[in-house]
Amino acid sequence: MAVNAESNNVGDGLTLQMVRDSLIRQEDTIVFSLIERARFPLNSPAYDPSYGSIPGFSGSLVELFVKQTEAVQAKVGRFENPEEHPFFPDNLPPSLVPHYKFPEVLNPAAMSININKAIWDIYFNKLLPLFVAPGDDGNYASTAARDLECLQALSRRIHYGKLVAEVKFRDEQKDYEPPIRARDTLVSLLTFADVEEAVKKRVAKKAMTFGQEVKLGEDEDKGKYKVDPVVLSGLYGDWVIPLTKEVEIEYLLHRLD
Ligand SMILES: C=C(O[C@@H]1C=C(C(=O)O)C=C[C@H]1O)C(=O)O
Repeated sequence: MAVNAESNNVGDGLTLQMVRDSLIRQEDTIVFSLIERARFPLNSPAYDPSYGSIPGFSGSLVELFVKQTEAVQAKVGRFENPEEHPFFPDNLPPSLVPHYKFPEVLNPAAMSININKAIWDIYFNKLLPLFVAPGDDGNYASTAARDLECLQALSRRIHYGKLVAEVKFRDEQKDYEPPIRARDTLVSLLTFADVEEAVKKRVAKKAMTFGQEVKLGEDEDKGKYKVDPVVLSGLYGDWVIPLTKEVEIEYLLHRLD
């Protein structure tokens, strides 16, 4: 079965190229969602637990938004898909809709891997200040909605490392088994420096293409982008790719359990 272009679901006959094609497609979603978030300034009250002191809830506006949205999404089955990972997995309501039998590609150990806590911390503390302007325009609800889109797109991409690792393992099982058993370093085995370079270059190009000011006539504003392409490419190189590799390593370490 092929990677489904709409849902990104994968089945048997999975190849590294298919998984990489999906990662390339997911770049579009990530770049677009970051551009959409950058329409708003930082809006720090959305992240401040003391702002508004929400009745019956101890946390920030964005935490409230994400918890409530994830609860609704859980009820309609979002997290039944092994490619989706909640940010607040505790006490999520069960799905109310019929179960769809997603292809079982991954080793069951994959179920226990969820690095969304790290993704959350890095997104709010490291990434956001890099690509949004400082300031406060009061649009906290829209800001929180954009944040969740970014977080979910990043989380899906980073946890795709499980699939990347599974295919690499199947392709080169003989090479992977000894370091897994020895709990040895796997990072050099699964790193493809040329692919990483291509990813970073393509992300910069997408940031230029999707983030350009589109104007009619003479006054085209060449070289002005909604989000700095260098920043987006750096964000991939410094965070998205290393976190994907972290998921790959975590998955492989449990692959023979
Ligand atoms: C995802 C892969 O594994 C590693 C991580 C990459 C990434 O996150 O883009 C790219 C190349 C590899 O070093 C891959 O090989 O495609």
